[in-house]
Amino acid sequence: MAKSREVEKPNKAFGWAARDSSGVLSPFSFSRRATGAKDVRFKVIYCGVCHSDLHAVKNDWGTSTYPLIPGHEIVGEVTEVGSKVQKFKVGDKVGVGGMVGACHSCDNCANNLENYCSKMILTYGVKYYDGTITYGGYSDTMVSDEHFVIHIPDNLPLDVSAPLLCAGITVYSPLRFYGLDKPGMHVGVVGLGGLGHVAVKFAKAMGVKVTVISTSPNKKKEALEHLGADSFLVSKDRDQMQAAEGTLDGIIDTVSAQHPLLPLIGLLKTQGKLVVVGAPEKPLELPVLPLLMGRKLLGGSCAGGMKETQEMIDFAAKHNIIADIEIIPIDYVNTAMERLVKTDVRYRFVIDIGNTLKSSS
Ligand SMILES: NC(=O)c1ccc[n+]([C@@H]2O[C@H](COP(=O)([O-])OP(=O)(O)OC[C@H]3O[C@@H](n4cnc5c(N)ncnc54)[C@H](O)[C@@H]3O)[C@@H](O)[C@H]2O)c1
Ligand SMILES: [Zn+2]
Ligand SMILES: [Zn+2]
Repeated sequence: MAKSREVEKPNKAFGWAARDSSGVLSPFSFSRRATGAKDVRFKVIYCGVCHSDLHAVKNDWGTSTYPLIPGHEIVGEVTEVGSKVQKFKVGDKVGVGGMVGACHSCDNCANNLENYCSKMILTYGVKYYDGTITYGGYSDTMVSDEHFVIHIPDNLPLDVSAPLLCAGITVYSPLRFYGLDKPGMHVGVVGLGGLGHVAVKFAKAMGVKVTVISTSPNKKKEALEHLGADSFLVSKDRDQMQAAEGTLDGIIDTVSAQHPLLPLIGLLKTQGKLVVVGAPEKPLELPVLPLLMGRKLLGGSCAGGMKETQEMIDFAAKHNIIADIEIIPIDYVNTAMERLVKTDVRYRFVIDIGNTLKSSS
C-alpha cells in the first residue's frame, strides 16, 4: 500500500513560465502528475518555439492564464510508462504537439479529429481532467496519455523534427484535406516563417508546384535555392501580383498578423481555395464579391488529429523533411520571443532543453 501511495505522488518539475501578459519568461518550479496507467513520461530534450507560444504568453487571444509554461513542439526520450501503455517503452524517442486530451467519444474523436473535439485539452494553459493546469514543453519532463504521444522515426533527428509536431501538422493537414496535394497542382504559401517554410517542403514532397508569397524579397534566394520553391512573389509588388492573378489552385496562409486577403483571393484560379492557418489576434477583412465571382473557397484548419500527425511524421521521415532551426539555450528564450515579433528567425527557434534547462533547486 505504502508503495502505491508513493507512486501516485506528483513529481517535481521545472520549467520557464510567463507570469503575466508582458510575456517575459522566468524559471518556475511546479509538479507533474505521477505516471498513470495509460501515461507516458518523458525527459524533454528539445522544444520548438511556435508563434502561438508568443500569442499565448502575451495573451493576444484573451484566453491565457498565468503562470503559463508554453511549448507544444516537444520531443524527448521515454523514461517511464504506465501499466496499460501499449505503444511505447522506456528509451523510445517521442513527441507531443498541441493537445494532450479529448473526449474519445464524440463524432470528431470517432473520426480521428481529436483536434476538433469540443473537449480537447491543450498542451498548456488549460484544466486537465484531474483539475490541474496543463504545462507545456519549456520544461524538463512531460507526462501525457499515450494517445497523444507520437513516435519519432529513427532517421529523424530530434531537434529538427520538434517543429513538425505543430508547424508540420498544421500545414500538412490542410494540404491533404483541401486536396491541395495532387502532383502538378500549383499552391501558394504566404508567410515564410516556421509554418510557411515546412509548408513549402511538404507541398514539394507531394509533387506540388509552390510559389512563396512574401512581403519583401529578402527570402527569395533561400526560398528558391534552399527550400525548393518554384517561384517567389513579393506581395507588395503590384505588377508581380497582377501578373500572377488566377494561377493558383490553393493557398496556405500562415501570416501571424492582420493582412489583406483580397490580393490573395485574386491569385486563385476559379474554384481555388484560400486556407488560413495563421491566427492573428484581430479579425481579417473578407471581401465577399471576389469569392463569389470565382466560386472560390475560404477555409481554416487547426493542427491535425493524432492519426494524421503520426502519418505526417512518417511522411517527413520518408521524404527527409526537417525544419530549418536555430538552436537556443533556455536563457535566450526571451530574446528569441522578441526576435519572433520582428520576424527575425530562419525558420524556427528550438530550445535545447536537455542541455540548458537546469533546476536551480
Ligand atoms: N492553425 C493552427 O493550428 C496553428 C498552428 C500553429 C501556429 N498557428 C499560427 O500561425 C501563425 C504563424 O505561426 P509561425 O509559428 O509560422 O510564425 P512565424 O512568426 O514563424 O511566421 C509568421 C510569418 O508571417 C509573416 N508576417 C508577419 N506579419 C505579417 C504581415 N503583417 N503581413 C505579411 N506577412 C506577415 C512573417 O514574416 C513570417 O514569415 C501564428 O499566428 C500562429 O499562432 C496556427
Ligand atoms: Zn504551434
Ligand atoms: Zn471528442
